[in-house]
Amino acid sequence: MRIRPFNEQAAEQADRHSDHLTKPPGSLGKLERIARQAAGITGELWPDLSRKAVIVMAADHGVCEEGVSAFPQEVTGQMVFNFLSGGAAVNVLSRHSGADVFCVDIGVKSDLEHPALITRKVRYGTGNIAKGPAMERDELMQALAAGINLVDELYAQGYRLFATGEMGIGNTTPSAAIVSVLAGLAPEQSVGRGTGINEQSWRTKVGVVKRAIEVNAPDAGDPYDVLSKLGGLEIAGLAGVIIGAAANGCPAVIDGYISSAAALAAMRMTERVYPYMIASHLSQEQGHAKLLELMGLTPVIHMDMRLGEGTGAVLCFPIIDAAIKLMREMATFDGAGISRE
Ligand SMILES: O=C(O)c1ccc[n+]([C@@H]2O[C@H](COP(=O)([O-])O)[C@@H](O)[C@H]2O)c1
Ligand SMILES: Cc1cc2nc[nH]c2cc1C
Repeated sequence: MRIRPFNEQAAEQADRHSDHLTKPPGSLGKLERIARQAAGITGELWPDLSRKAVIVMAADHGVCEEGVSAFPQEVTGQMVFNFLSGGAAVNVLSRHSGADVFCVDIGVKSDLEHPALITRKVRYGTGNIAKGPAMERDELMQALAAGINLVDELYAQGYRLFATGEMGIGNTTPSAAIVSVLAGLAPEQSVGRGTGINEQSWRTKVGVVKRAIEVNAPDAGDPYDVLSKLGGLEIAGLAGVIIGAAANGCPAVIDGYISSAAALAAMRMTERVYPYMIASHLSQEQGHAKLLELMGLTPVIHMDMRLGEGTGAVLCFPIIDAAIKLMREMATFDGAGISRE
């Protein structure tokens, strides 16, 4: 899998163009930085990113038996049908943003059937990470490949902008464990309230993350070891999506905490994915701000969201469109006859 290095020349050209537009230099803030990044990723000054996809990976988590979520595990599968019938928040925001939703069963515990469901089931949920590994190494490789291959297929269909989305009751627990090991955050910092657990369950969840790390003893220097032991089939699948987007020369728009844990793992697998990532929003989940800071990413929007599904990423699509449109359509100082020193 080859990932082209970021095209610094194209990015600099975007900066120069931006400075010729009828505005004080830098006055469009993050919009200018997004346009620069899009140019460096694609090699084009105003790339056509009109075909947009959000990939929602769904999976279940054995660790749910430890009481780490506010919701029952069967909600994962039930929400899959909600995505497929267009009723979830990510569907509404995707219609708003002109994106298509692709829902993938990469490891839901029950058998799901629907003509629009993309079935890439690696196994029926992960093992309970408080007691042992989430998955086998070859299962991790299957999940990664599923993400990479799906992006390849969508790229062939014309999609050029990708968002990561996920659904998995319990998945903030493996995310916290992965973040603790790969980013070195104490579980007290990496564990949040997820779907809305109380203080007492939060303490239980911190204990579960500590036990998961002790029991599995993952090698922090080996992201494959960390992901296979601490898991999340959807987290592994999304790491694949991010690598796949980069390999196809497309931006990967990262959603919230779970997606960012996947992005961190992808970054550790291959450093070259880094410039392809756009952090969409700052999740309310505890640990997200610190994680993005450690990854050197600045979120585009702050909306106090903590839903997942790719909602924050899809909500950023119109902003990315706007950034590119400004580059393409704004008048230059010379063209408009506006004076500057
Ligand atoms: O994206 C986020 O930052 C985010 C933060 C908290 C919860 N979620 C969603 O809520 C579910 C996980 O929460 P939990 O409490 O079951 O671990 C999962 O389906 C995620 O999509 C997502
Ligand atoms: C209803 C519901 C929808 C979700 N979407 C993402 N995570 C979710 C968790 C719940 C509980």
